[in-house]
Order: sequence, then C-alpha cells, then structure tokens
Amino acid sequence: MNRIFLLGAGGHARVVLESLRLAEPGVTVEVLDDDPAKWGGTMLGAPVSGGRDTLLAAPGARVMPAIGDNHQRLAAIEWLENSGFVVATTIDPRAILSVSATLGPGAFLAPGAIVNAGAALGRGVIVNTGASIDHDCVLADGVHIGPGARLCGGVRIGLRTLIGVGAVAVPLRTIGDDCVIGAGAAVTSDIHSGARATGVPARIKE
Ligand SMILES: CC(=O)SCCNC(=O)CCNC(=O)[C@H](O)C(C)(C)COP(=O)(O)OP(=O)(O)OC[C@H]1O[C@@H](n2cnc3c(N)ncnc32)[C@H](O)[C@@H]1OP(=O)(O)O
Repeated sequence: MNRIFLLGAGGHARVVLESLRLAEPGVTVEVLDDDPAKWGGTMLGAPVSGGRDTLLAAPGARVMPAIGDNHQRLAAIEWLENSGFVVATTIDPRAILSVSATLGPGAFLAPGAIVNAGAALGRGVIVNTGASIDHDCVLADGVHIGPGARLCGGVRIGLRTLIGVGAVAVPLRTIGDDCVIGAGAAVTSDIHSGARATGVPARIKE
C-alpha cells in the first residue's frame, strides 16, 4: 500500500494534499498536526489522526511536510530526518520541472509552478501557485516563493526567506537569509539577511 503522512493541517496543507493525490493516484494519506484540537477530524476526507507522537509508531514512514511557516517547516524537516523518517517531495502534475533542476527533500511545487534549467532548490522549498524560478537560481532550505512571483536567471535566495505574492527579482541578485520580500515588490538590488523589502524598486524597511 502506498501510504504517506502529511505533517500540517492548515490551508497550505490542503493545497499539498490535493497535489499529492494527483501526483500519486491511490495514495493513502494520514494527516498529522501539532494542534490537538484538530485530532480526530478530517481534512479533505483524510483523517487527522494525531501529532508527531503518532509517527513514532510508524518508524521509517514517508512524511510530506506541509507547514506554511518557513521556520516551523524547516525545523520539522530537521526533526523528521533526525528521527529516521523519509522526507517526501510533492510535485503537482500541473507544475513544470526541468530535468536539470534539483529539489531537496520536503520541497513542494504547486499547480502552475515552473522551475527551469539548472535551478537548485533546497529542503522544504515551496514554489507556490504559478510562480516561476528561472535557470540557475539557487534557493536555500525553507524558502517560500509566493504565488505568481518571478525569479529571473541566477538569483540566489537565503534560508527561510519569503518572496511575497507577485514579487519579482531581476537576474543575478542575491537575497539573504530570513528576509521578507513584500507582495508585488521588484528586487533590483541585493537584499541583506534579515531585511524586509517592499515596493518598486524594492526598498529595505528599517
Ligand atoms: C497561498 C498564500 O497565501 S502564500 C502567502 C504569501 N505571502 C505573502 O505574499 C505575504 C507578503 N506580505 C506582505 O507583502 C506584507 O504586507 C509585508 C510583510 C510586506 C508587510 O506586512 P506588515 O509588517 O504587517 O505591514 P503592514 O501591513 O502593517 O503595513 C505597513 C506599511 O507598509 C505598507 N505595505 C505593506 N505591504 C506592502 C507591500 N507589499 N508593498 C508596498 N507597501 C506595503 C502598508 O501599506 C503600510 O503602509 P503605511 O504605513 O503607509 O500605511
């Protein structure tokens, strides 16, 4: 039986669940969440059967992290790896992934996402609905590229950074760790780690 646990029962997890069912027809999905209030319920017909303790009864199980928050998702992946679980990736069949691009464990490509030649995406990277990552981009662990965002060629993005919905970055720019790039921003200069930047062109908000 093709069985997988989905870690997370929020809005992002519902998107991942639908993509997973399309990518792996017939898969049996069991949902886990750290919030006990969700236990015993269902999410899109899949049982929400408990929290991480439930996993400990299934050593070596396959788990897809589906937590929207970048820090929490990456921490969960590290916990799963250290606990001996197999961290899955999910590529929605309506996404396009270059044969020469690479994805780390726990990565998710949403419907309409495009990842082009030579791009390297780390662990737990989300490329959300209709976003595009062009050739030779390098995205570190825990990055989230929001819906409709566009990265030109050779852009580098640091750990856990969020690129907001509809934002863009021109070629070869570097955006550091733990940044937030606001919705609709145009990144035309490098952005240092920890910065929040908005606008066209994007300016760092101190
Ligand atoms: C499927 C999904 O939903 S995936 C979700 C992906 N997530 C996103 O895309 C979220 C992106 N987040 C944003 O763009 C946010 O607005 C942020 C992070 C830039 C700012 O959030 P906050 O710190 O809460 O700022 P806040 O809403 O209080 O606004 C502060 C000021 O910045 C302005 N501002 C906020 N966002 C932006 C933006 N994207 N571009 C330009 N100005 C902005 C506000 O208008 C406000 O201006 P004012 O002080 O003149 O009134």
